[in-house]
Amino acid sequence: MTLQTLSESRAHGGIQRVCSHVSAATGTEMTFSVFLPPAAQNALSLPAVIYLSGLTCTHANVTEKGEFRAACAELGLIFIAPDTSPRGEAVPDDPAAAYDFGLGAGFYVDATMAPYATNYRMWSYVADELPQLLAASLPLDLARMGIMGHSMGGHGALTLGLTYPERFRSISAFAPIVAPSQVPWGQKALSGYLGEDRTAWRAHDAVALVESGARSGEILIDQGSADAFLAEQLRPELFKAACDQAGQPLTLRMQAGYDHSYYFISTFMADHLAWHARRLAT
Ligand SMILES: N[C@@H](CCC(=O)N[C@@H](CSC=O)C(=O)NCC(=O)O)C(=O)O
Repeated sequence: MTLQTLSESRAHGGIQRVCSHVSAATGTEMTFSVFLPPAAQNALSLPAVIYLSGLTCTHANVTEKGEFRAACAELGLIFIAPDTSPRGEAVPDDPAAAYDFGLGAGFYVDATMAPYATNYRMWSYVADELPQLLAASLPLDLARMGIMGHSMGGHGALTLGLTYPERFRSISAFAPIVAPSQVPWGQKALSGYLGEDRTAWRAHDAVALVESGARSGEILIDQGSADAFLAEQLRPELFKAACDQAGQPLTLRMQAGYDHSYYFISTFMADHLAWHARRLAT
């Protein structure tokens, strides 16, 4: 697998790169960004956080608006931002070209339904292929990885982190979709990618996972109270209830007046990175 560097810029004493490669998981060319803190110049192995973006995003949204670099430089954290779906002429999209399914909306699952099953394999891409690819060429410690995300990406961070607690030792999310089986964005995505049998959805629903016994260390969630998607699509109270019932440690912080945007995310980004760094220190 050859990694191509599309751009490289010095930032906060480290290096911000955008790279592409042909993915075995998706069968397409995938683009991602990676920030290497100054410590990467000498260290043999550093902790890393994978950030999963939301609907309509590419790697670029958080790379340009997430304001993570100063904190990552100080904490010695590698920051990895993959795309949100496979892309390309041959990749099937939503038949109506809606923003909440298909291109830019892979929902971090391995699709089983035609015509999506061939390329929409973002679960395998994030859990397996991308970390392995990066560890082969960067000082990335695969035993010290965390996962975080926003909205659809928060859903991905929770489901991947709860499924692979040994692979993702810390989990946090901004305004995540916590119960895709119970909200319109999730119901559309899971039925389109996985079919109508709802038992298959449970592995990709954070509330259902916790109800079924999945566990991780303490999870951090920040949620803006002025988020336009809060009541219909996000519903953090469902995750809080499931975690309380199951004894899964959760810190859910309602942030007064914040919306769903990168103004909200960037405000609390450094906090989340410090949370991960503490848990990935050794
Ligand atoms: N109708 C909107 C919806 C898109 C949107 O708000 N996307 C969010 C993520 S939503 C959940 O996954 C986002 O991060 N947008 C990118 C950004 O830079 O803000 C639309 O089509 O704009």
